[in-house]
Amino acid sequence: MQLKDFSSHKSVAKLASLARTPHDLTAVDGLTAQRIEDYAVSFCGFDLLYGTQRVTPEVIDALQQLADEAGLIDAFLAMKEGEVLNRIEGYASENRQVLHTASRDVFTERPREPKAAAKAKEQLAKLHRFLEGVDNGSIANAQGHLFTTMVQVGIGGSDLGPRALYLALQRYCRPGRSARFIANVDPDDVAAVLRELDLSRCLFNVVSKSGTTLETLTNEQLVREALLQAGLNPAHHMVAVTGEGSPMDDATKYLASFHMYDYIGGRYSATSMVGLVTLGFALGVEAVRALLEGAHAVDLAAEERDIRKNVPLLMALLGIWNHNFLGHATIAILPYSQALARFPAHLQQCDMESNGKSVTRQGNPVTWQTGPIVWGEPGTNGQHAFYQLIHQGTEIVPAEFIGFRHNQYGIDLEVQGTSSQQKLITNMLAQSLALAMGKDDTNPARRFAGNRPNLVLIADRLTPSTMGALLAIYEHRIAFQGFCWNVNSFDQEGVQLGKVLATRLLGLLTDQGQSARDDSLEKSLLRRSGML
Ligand SMILES: O=P(O)(O)OC[C@H]1O[C@H](O)[C@H](O)[C@@H](O)[C@@H]1O
Repeated sequence: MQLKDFSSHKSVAKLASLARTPHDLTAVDGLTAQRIEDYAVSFCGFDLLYGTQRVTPEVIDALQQLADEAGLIDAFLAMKEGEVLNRIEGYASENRQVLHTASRDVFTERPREPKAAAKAKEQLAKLHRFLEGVDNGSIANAQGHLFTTMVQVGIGGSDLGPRALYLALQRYCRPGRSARFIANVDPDDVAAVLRELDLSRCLFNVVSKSGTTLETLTNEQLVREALLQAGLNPAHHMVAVTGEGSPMDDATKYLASFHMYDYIGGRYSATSMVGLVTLGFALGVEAVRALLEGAHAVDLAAEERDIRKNVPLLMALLGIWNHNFLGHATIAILPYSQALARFPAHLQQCDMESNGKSVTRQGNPVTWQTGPIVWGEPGTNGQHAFYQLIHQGTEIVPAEFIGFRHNQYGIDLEVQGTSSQQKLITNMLAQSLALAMGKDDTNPARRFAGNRPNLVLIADRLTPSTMGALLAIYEHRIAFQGFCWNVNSFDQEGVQLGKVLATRLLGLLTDQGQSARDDSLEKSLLRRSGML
């Protein structure tokens, strides 16, 4: 699979010329009822409304041409079939397949990559056996009491996705079950979580793909120590998820060990054992199955070549239109669902670690913009915080609204004639319109320029299967953009340098600075910070 430079596609010149006069959403008839109908698509339980983007049929056609010229669907198919796409040609790189989709390709007789799908099934079967034991009490604490809480210890991809999914689906927890998360090497993160728990009823799930992450290994020791101090045997309270053959892959230290594989990137690992062990414990195996089914349905539907019918592909190209052609540097993910509170944080890693790159797959410097800055918080809270800048600031922030027609708990009340859910979703739709249309006013401080591109993704209810679909929509949006920019979206070299320097500084603390000259940069910094 040879991907070409973004700037080499004919459609790029066409789009650049179209971008000189983008659709004016503030004009008379700039945003009409017909436009809402015309720019809408239903996909795997979601409706995408994108009439509030600055596009015309001509722009969409040119974006389609870009998708075709850049071979985005072929690259996606090659990814799912196991081509080694995590590489930089001619340079040392991870040289791995990219097969997070195999972790949910477990429902058909003919998976796209049979070996990886078979391993996924093997791990799922192991998880089912383990959870059966936890349910029937054959796996219990020393007193024979059932476990009630699973604490996931991990960071980055071993925390953000699983935590976001757990919070999204907490409403479906099995009675008497819950999960907690410890990520930061800040000792207060561990202390604050542990002080709330009855350790004798807890299982600790230590998750690290590499098995070498400083934060996670340190926190594992803190947890072991806490268990010992409580008179408990760590080996009876700890499970592990790690890469096959990693330094953590030692079954004797854990009650159970699960594997993930080098072809699943940390930030794409939520539907592997990295996410499923804790989710399975808290929500049960049926919910896990529904989550995987939701994601798998999107994996299949995202093979569609027509961008008007393929939501992740369309979102990828609308993002490219806003970022590369209209020049908007960031995007805001704004879920109108409190359960999705940590979903923007997960997407932040998924997107920024994937597409925050400056060299092509051939190792050449890029001459076009790559990944945008991604951020966001749930609405309506955000409306009372940072929306001022989104409406009237000098930085235009394309917004992505995510909402659900029904709430999760079924508890709601009509106040002043409308339910809270109605208030929530009408606020979301109103924001979408306000950003697009703006408002003129004789008072300049009360003028809204409008033309702030945004889209709305709406589904019936946030369930395990909807969550799986939403996760996969974003994962593929990110991968399609990476293919289009011709970057390797699956490595993360950019996080190494800081780790190396931290190790050097820690070395100076342990030897009291003996290994460095007194006037060394590192020693001065430590001294001036009061650490040495
Ligand atoms: O799962 P682990 O190997 O412990 O890695 C945890 C995280 O650490 C790294 O710094 C990477 O940037 C992330 O992509 C990864 O998810």
